[in-house]
Amino acid sequence: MMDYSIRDQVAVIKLDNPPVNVLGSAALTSIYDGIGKADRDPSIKAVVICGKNGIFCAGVDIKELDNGLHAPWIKHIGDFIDNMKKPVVAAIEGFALGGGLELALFCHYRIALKTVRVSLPELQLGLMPGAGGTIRLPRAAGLNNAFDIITTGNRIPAEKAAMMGIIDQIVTGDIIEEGIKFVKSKCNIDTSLVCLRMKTVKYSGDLDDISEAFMTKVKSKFKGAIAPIVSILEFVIIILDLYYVHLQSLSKNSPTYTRAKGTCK
Ligand SMILES: C[C@H](O)[C@H](C)C(=O)SCCNC(=O)CCNC(=O)[C@H](O)C(C)(C)COP(=O)([O-])OP(=O)([O-])OC[C@H]1O[C@@H](n2cnc3c(N)ncnc32)[C@H](O)[C@@H]1OP(=O)([O-])[O-]
Repeated sequence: MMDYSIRDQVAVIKLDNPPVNVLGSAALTSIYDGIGKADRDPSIKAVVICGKNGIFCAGVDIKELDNGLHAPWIKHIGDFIDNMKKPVVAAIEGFALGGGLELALFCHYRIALKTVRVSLPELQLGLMPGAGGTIRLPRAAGLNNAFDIITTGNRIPAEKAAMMGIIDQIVTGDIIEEGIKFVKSKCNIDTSLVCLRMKTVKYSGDLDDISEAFMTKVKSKFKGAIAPIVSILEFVIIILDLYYVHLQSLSKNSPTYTRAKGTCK
């Protein structure tokens, strides 16, 4: 399920669940154990998460979803990495889909080969991203890009994902070597400054329009499932937070502020 090795004081955690490295409970547990082992080892300065078979990860094991995947395990990995002082980079080849992209978004950084594709296809399956994608993707790529990616499930090429802010660097050559080189260059950076959960969300356009369009798309495709109701709310909460900040920025005598104040008794 996971291959743990050490190279040049960097722990390399390689997902190994052929053919496409899906995340079942066993795989998630082994990743969680690997991350904890690297964090506790004083000789380890940083961590690379990558995949075997030329693929990063095709997401959560859909076959396990039906019998209640231990989804909280996924969130525990994200929460753990958020609090790590050692930098963690996702070194992506092939594709990172669904929970695979969410796993990469748990990491402080993401590098990818040019041929990589990333997506959050869950809504096309009648699900919602259930591992923090609706929290971290807007912080990485902005609200508008996150809206498009979540509601369409489109596969985004690496270079476009880099322009959006999802990928930090496009690399060529051996992805593990590149991952080790990249993450070693980040060892002196305070990880709390690059943790996606702490980033502000950029957006353009009218928040009312965005939230209305989001709920319309979700209602038309979401069939209900584990946890993701929370994911929908997390995305809406981001919009509400932005709306509050927007309201605060308005002059107190503007008609929009007065109207909004009037409705927020
Ligand atoms: C929490 C989180 O937010 C949420 C909840 C989630 O993460 S939900 C999950 C989101 N992820 C997806 O929707 C990705 C779906 N998969 C694909 O798009 C494609 O598979 C592929 C990755 C682009 C590879 O295509 P391929 O043509 O090279 O090979 P294949 O023949 O299709 O697949 C090869 C084998 O892998 C199996 N497989 C692929 N993806 C799988 C998955 N996610 N779960 C379980 N099995 C999967 C597939 O059934 C087949 O098995 P078998 O039939 O040989 O026994």
